[in-house]
Amino acid sequence: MTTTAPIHPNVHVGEPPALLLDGITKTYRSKAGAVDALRGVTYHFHRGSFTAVMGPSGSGKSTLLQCAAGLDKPTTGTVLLGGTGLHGLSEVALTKLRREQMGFVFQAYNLLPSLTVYDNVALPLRLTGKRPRRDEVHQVLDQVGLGGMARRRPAELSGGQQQRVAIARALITRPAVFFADEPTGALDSTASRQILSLLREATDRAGQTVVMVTHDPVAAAYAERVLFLSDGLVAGSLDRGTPQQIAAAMSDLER
Ligand SMILES: Nc1ncnc2c1ncn2[C@@H]1O[C@H](COP(=O)(O)OP(=O)(O)OP(=O)(O)O)[C@@H](O)[C@H]1O
Repeated sequence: MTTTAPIHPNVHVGEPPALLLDGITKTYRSKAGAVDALRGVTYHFHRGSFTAVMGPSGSGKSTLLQCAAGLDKPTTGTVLLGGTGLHGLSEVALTKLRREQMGFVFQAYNLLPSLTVYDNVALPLRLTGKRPRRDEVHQVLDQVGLGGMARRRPAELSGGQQQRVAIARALITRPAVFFADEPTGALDSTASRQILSLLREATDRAGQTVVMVTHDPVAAAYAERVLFLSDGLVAGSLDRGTPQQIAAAMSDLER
């Protein structure tokens, strides 16, 4: 595999990372035994970066995302979001941090079916106790190309449009970090391109940080760096790879 300059740890002097994973391990224990899903991952995600996380099935990608987003607790190690350690936070403080600083875009769009598009997008602000301004909600809907659809319900939209609502909902709080898990997994190539371009814009225009798990080399090529996981460890990275180069690196890993 083509790897870039040292990635352990990829420290940029003078600029604190948006998200720092320090020595993360995760062991799942069940009656069937213990599974070491992450075996010591240290990585800095810089502000304004777009990183794709790839690796064979079972290599720990979703576990990494869940731990980084505070949706699951690592067994050992530390996650810092903008300098705040997630481990020391109460559930209430963690929920607040998640609502204010993180955006989530998953394969299942997780929209509320009974709410209109407008109300789905406004919801995160309401949950943080803010009263959403109409122009603010319409501005993010315009940004994702859904200006005319505010009054529809999710079931009246295509899959790609629903995912754009999910992105608008994640954009409205202007989160520091977006976590995306297979955000284009259920979409055709045109809809996928729109979603990936929106994530790309979030980093390029607003300096937001995107961490995206994907199996798709074409999707991964929208990121400036692909981080490869193998068997719970960082196996390497590839900067500004083409889909072909990324696919070749994946095949090397799967050998
Ligand atoms: N809740 C759980 N309990 C037990 N084992 C788990 C649990 N969740 C994940 N695992 C195991 O941890 C390992 C990593 O899983 P994870 O879902 O993070 O991998 P992944 O790289 O995202 O896989 P995929 O590409 O197939 O989605 C796998 O061996 C998986 O079986």
